[in-house]
Amino acid sequence: MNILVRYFSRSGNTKMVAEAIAEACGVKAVSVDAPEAWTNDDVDVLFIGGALYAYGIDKHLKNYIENLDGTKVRKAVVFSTSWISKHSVDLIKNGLKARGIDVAEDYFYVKNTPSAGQLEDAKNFAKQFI
Ligand SMILES: Cc1cc2nc3c(=O)[nH]c(=O)nc-3n(C[C@H](O)[C@H](O)[C@H](O)COP(=O)(O)O)c2cc1C
Repeated sequence: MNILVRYFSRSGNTKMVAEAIAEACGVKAVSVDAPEAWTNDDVDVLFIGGALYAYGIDKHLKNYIENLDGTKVRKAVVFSTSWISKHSVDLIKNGLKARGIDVAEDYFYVKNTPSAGQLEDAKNFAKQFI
């Protein structure tokens, strides 16, 4: 099973969630602005996350989603952090759907910095998709 964990995080909160999910899946969490974020391989599950900044998602994440080959991603699962609004979840989901990708209804969300318990929750959340 080819599982990818991709994220963009300005101050580390979303990165913490990404790394917990990646650990549960036995893969590496890779920031979308790193060259190795791209692959030509078919992907069974793409975990993808980012935060909300001024009611939008970061341009690096937006660019990554807009350039995904939707025919190569079987399923995407979204995670996000923010102060209060879950709009980032919708923005990420809608961007993925616009690429023709099947997006899991369920998502993982944390307000700001995840606690140790929330990171455990993130791991358990991820395991249901692998
Ligand atoms: C410039 C800026 C704008 C933000 N705008 C919003 C916002 O509109 N709504 C919200 O709920 N949180 C907002 N946040 C909070 C971040 O989404 C939150 O701190 C998030 O966990 C940051 O994730 P990161 O550490 O992965 O970058 C904003 C934070 C910053 C720094």
